[in-house]
Amino acid sequence: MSAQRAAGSLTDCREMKEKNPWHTPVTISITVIGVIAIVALVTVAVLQNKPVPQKYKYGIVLDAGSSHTALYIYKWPAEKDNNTGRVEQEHSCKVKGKGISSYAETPWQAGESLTECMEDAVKQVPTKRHFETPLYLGATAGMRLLHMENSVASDKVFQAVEKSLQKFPFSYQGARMLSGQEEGAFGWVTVNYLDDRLKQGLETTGALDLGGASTQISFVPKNYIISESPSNSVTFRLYGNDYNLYTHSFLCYGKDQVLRLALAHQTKSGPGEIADPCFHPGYSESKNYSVLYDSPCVSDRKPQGAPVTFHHKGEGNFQQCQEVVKNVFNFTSCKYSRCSFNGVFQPPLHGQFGAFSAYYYVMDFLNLTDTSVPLTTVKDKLAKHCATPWNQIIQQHPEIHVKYLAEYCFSGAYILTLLTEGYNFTSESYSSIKFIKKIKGSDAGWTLGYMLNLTNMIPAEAPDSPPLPHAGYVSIVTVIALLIFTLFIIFLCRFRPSSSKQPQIV
Ligand SMILES: Nc1nc2c(ncn2[C@@H]2O[C@H](COP(=O)(O)OP(=O)(O)OP(=O)(O)O)[C@@H](O)[C@H]2O)c(=O)[nH]1
Ligand SMILES: [Ca+2]
Repeated sequence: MSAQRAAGSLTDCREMKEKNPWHTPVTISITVIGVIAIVALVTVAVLQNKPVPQKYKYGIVLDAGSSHTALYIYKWPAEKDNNTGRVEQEHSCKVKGKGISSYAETPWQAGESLTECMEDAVKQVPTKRHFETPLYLGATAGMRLLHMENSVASDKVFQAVEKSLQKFPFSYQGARMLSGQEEGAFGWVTVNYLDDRLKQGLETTGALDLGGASTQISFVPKNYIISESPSNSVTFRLYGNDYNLYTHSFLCYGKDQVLRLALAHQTKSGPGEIADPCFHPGYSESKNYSVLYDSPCVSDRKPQGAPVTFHHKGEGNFQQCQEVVKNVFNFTSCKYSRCSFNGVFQPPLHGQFGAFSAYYYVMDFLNLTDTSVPLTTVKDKLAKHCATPWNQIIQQHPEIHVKYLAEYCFSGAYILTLLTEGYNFTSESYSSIKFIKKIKGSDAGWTLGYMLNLTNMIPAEAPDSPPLPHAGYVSIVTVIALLIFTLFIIFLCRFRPSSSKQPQIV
């Protein structure tokens, strides 16, 4: 029935055309104008929405850590400062030498040490963006310790660093010391930003950062009020969601300072020699007492009448090493409902955790990043590593720096003790930890979160999304144009303009 009707319409159209040919001047003009209008409409729609070639903005953050300084360059599309998941690490540069706090006696060298990486940054960032690229330096536990020890010296280091950074063509935004709370909270922001958890309002991941001089733990507890210890609470409103974050930074519990604490604990038994279960059998080094105790973390523990040097000798005994490491924690006093260690409040652990910096370096070397492996197996493997003779270890890893190599047994024991005895991870919850270095190409650490915060790149409220994506917009305009075109043809067929009527022959 409908087919018959359709066939009928076609015949009508044909008949009408025969009676009233379409190629009259007026019909041709209207058709041409109609087609041009439709083509113009579609072209404008496509061109209007065509993505312009990407232009980027840049930001630079220097992480002045206790053991070394690293420079990170971030970039994001110029027209979308406010959108999440778009800022990514473009480049990084490891500053040669030690951290800036080690230049307390020669502050100008702290500034000088940054020059090479800064010159590298000048090449990495397009010249026309230099002047608008913000440049920040944040210093962490090394400078906190120096400030405690000698605030004049730490001020001088900052002045030298500032002088050096201002020589470069970027928009210098200042060099300052981060509080432990900021360091923990920005590490948490980085991890969750890179994982796209904040914008999507997903359950967040906790952050575990192990540095040389301090260590941070940050997570959103489940139904737990942090208010019993306000100094551990940080609140954020990000993309329309409220986060009540627990964070704590343990100064002196970075792995280099804990090694000092462990050695200091062992020197009590006999200041001339330390038979250390955390170092490999056959390891033997003469070390300087003044270097060991040259830190506010241990300076009050220096034994009376200690000789200039001590003999540091490895024993390679993981069980005994764990006992030594446990001694650096104080589990006795807690004035809160619950504590991690040293009387510090900690709510029950919750959710997944990302563990980065030295957590990753150490566990990656030991081949222990797979947390689905039971904790008992992890400990067995570590015990085997610790018991391996030092000369064998050196032979097996000629490419690795000897200082790092000698400390993996100790560092592994410290990491496991910190996680299980310190933070109370159990055999089950241990598997919720992921040892990570990078997320989607960007290093895990506080620097990205710090820059996002200072540049206001994470809005408190969810940004308005465009009503239609580009493709949807173009498709709709095209469909409407085709519809208009079809209606126009039907109109031409059925309702021929009167001016196109042929003159009647009488
Ligand atoms: N094995 C190994 N250790 C590393 C490497 N890079 C740094 N470390 C050590 O890992 C520890 C932590 O390093 P970072 O995370 O850079 O510490 P930091 O930022 O200098 O110190 P904080 O100011 O306490 O955060 C230090 O003891 C470093 O010496 C590496 O590539 N391999
Ligand atoms: Ca650090």
